[in-house]
Amino acid sequence: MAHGPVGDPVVTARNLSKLFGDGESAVTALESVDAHIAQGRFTAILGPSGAGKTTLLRCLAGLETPTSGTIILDDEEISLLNQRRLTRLRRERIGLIFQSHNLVPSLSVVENITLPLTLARRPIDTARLDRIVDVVGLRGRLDYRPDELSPEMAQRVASARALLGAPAVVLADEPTGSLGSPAATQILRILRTAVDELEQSVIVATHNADVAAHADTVLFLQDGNIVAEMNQPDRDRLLDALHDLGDTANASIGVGNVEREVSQVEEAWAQPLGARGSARSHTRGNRPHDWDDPGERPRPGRSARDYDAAPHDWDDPGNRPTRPGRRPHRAAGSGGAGADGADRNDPWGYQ
Ligand SMILES: Nc1ncnc2c1ncn2[C@@H]1O[C@H](COP(=O)(O)OP(=O)(O)OP(=O)(O)O)[C@@H](O)[C@H]1O
Repeated sequence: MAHGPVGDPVVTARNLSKLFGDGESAVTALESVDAHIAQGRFTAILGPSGAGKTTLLRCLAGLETPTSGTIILDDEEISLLNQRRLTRLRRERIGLIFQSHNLVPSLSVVENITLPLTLARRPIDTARLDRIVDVVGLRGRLDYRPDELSPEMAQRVASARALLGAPAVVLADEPTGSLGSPAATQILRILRTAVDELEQSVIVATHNADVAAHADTVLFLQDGNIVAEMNQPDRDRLLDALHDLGDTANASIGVGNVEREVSQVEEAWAQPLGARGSARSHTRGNRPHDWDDPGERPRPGRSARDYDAAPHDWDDPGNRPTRPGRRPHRAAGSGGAGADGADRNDPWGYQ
């Protein structure tokens, strides 16, 4: 069975396309994407650099206007909303987590956690706040300032901030991209707990198979298409699937990400300010594969391969596997403008 509708969706995208620019220089970031995200589950969108993950999340958050297609989030068709209502939807029904924690330096931990509700003039449910503080493990640090926190602790605060308002969905763009492996695992456990114990719907966009392995469902995004789906993934099956997809689409998984800085959390709920120009070539995928159906695998029956032989630290740029025939979308660790001239430090376009 290929990727298709789910029984109780929190987000449904249909025929979603996003083109940047026009004419000769037009870039197709998303092409006729159908995405069905189940309520109360942990969904990972896994794809190489440039696959369209950030664009997809930005469209789902109403931060980017799709060129065509529809998005229904929590029973609301967001393409029909004007900017004011979109901003309200983001404040009230979407929790956002970025690669960089984007904490406001002058506010305490608890003030940062409650800031979105304060900005939205929503009451703070103290019982929920208490619960969230426990889930993220921040008790005893509520009076700290961001500069007194480790990157992991700061990302815990960012996670608590996204979870506090009990949003319909938490959208997280590479939430562990600037953390080492142990810290990344802690953040992913927090998101897992939010799903399992708070029935929170979570969507994480990542290039990293180890991150995606924490999800209930993985949607593989490649060149603006969802090309495969896997339920109850584990790392080996994911690497297997990526290997197959890499063979057919020359994808690159594991290309580095860089720290992003945004000073005011309010900006996260505002419209994107920046514009990025770029160009890339596209190799469109075939119809989606379903890795849960052995008969659907493109090349079944393969056993161990070199690629899987040694454990890799996907958070360590020096330890990323390089595989023949794979072409990185951009150089690992390249900050600032990428080869395509885009501001790669700020995929959300807030700066
Ligand atoms: N505002 C923009 N203007 C022009 N092109 C854009 C813009 N935003 C994204 N793109 C292009 O769309 C494609 C998809 O980009 P996107 O950032 O969504 O991919 P991604 O999978 O999130 O990549 P990464 O993991 O590197 O962040 C890329 O070719 C990118 O250069």
